[in-house]
Amino acid sequence: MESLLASPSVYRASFPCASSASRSPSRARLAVTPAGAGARARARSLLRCGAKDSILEELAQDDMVNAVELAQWENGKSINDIAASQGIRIRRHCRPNVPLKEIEEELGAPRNILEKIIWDKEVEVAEGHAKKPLKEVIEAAGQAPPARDFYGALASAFKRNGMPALIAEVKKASPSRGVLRENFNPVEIAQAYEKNGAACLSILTDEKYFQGSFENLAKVRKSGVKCPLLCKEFVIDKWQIYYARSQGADAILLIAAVLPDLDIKYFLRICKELGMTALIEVHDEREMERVLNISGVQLIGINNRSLETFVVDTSNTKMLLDMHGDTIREKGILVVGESGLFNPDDVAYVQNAGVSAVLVGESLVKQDDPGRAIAGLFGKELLH
Ligand SMILES: O=C(O)c1ccccc1NCC(=O)[C@H](O)[C@H](O)COP(=O)(O)O
Repeated sequence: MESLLASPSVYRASFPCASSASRSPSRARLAVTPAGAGARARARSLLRCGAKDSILEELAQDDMVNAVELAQWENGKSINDIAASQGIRIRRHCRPNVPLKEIEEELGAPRNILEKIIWDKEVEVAEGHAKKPLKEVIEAAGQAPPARDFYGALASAFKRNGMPALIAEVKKASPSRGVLRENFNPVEIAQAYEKNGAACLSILTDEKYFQGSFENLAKVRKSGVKCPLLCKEFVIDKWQIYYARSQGADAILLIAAVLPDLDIKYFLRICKELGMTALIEVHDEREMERVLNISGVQLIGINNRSLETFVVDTSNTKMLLDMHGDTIREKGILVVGESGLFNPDDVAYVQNAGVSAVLVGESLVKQDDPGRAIAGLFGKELLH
């Protein structure tokens, strides 16, 4: 695990956010993400002794960094510039200690709900770092019981049932639908899902928008539930991955609409080191193409819900699989159809499109008995 400690600090120091306070390349490089206190210190000391080139050298030797990205860095491009060049519309503010009002004066209001979630997440992650420094969280992750095989559980459930494997979501509320279930007991819901054939569970941990928590994740893990657990978070920083692992997560969500390629590559590397699976979520063709060009991807989620507009359209899964199904199959990647699935026709539609698994929240969690709702969703009981 120590091996991961060296490159991240360099990496984080090298992909700054844009801000008026950090326009010049060298200063910009020091305006690192909230997570980067240690990185900042290290980068400062390196720069102070005129060692900028040694940072570059380390980056250049790192096989996950390609020449284009490195060139962008050298030209002083900020993380927002790099993200925009990859078609990412979500911006970062990168200043968790500055009041939102000031940030909005400079950047304008968040352009959509996803951007708003990410701006809040930047503050939350900085607070997390302050409460539990990265080093502690890495140690805790190292002491957690080994991660369960999320990918393997999906593959074998798909084989067993001849139907998409179910990732059942423990979801109390959402920005698009408000509160889905008043009487919400995450452990009872998780146990009911498992008993009724869910292959894996997804636990929302975002508090502000989904009324989830890391406490829910840890409680489900400790309750005796055996299904592998996905930590459903808006990951922008490695701290969150280590923290999720320390709380019992076996898999983590990485959203291509938010994360530049280099972040995805780097976070995949951390997941591998921790024995975790990464579910990489795409929504459109550009994101799918980017993710298919990244090596080591095992699981792609196609979200039928636009996280910017909330519009749900299951034909999104079909459209992307019609275009890229061959490449996906050649690479042995499993596809998860996500969001807006309510009945056996919906499941059959995405199965025919080529998914091996589905991620379902609302249509299960809203029923009086979320466990029994699984047979209703699939039109038959699922085998364990
Ligand atoms: O669910 C939302 O409203 C939402 C809004 C903004 C960002 C993410 C959002 N949902 C995350 C998900 O992807 C879903 O929880 C998951 O796919 C299950 O969807 P559903 O079965 O439609 O509850």
